[in-house]
Amino acid sequence: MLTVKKRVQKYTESEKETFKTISTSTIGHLTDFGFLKNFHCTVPVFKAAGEVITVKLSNGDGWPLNSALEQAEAGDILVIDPSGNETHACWGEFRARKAEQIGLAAVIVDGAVTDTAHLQRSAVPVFYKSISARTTKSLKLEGEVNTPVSVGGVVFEPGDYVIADQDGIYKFNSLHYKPLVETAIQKEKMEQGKRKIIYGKQ
Ligand SMILES: O=C([O-])CC(=O)C(=O)O
Ligand SMILES: [Mg+2]
Repeated sequence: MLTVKKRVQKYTESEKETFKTISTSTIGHLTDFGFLKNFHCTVPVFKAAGEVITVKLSNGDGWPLNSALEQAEAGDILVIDPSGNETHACWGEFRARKAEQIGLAAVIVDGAVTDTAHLQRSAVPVFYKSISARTTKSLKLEGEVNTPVSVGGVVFEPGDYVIADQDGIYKFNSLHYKPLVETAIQKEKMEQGKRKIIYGKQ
């Protein structure tokens, strides 16, 4: 059975615009929570941010990804929970091409990817755990789209907001993001001033 839930809005447009400007390493000075552990990225330097859409797979079945990609919108970050499967790659060239057409901001796979030559050139950065030549098949067993998932030690719900760059991946916590975001912005302003005064740079 495939369970598909609707999108959820957790943050205002202006809050999301503010989140986008913050670096993960600024947040890393302020909290240990909300960061994903031990992910590689297909591209070396970049900055991505977006609203989360989730998908949960089982038993090497890539079928629910079709539905997740139908739900996905430009600027989203697709978070894939393959239920511990690191053997069967669920993300490769053709998934990536679809994501490029949609304009996804990034993809996070708590498992394996394949077709890495394409992924390294793709406009959509992918965070992943491992590389495998063995791929998921369209088995039509079961799956979930836009339900809570646990990926990299962090719980993701639809509507969550993620910032990602070459230093890490961070998910804002809707329970107490306001003071954290305010402090982060002040810290970045302060660092900008310091850069200018001491090093004469912007
Ligand atoms: O089909 C898959 O599971 C992954 C893949 O090879 C592709 O997206 O091209
Ligand atoms: Mg392929």
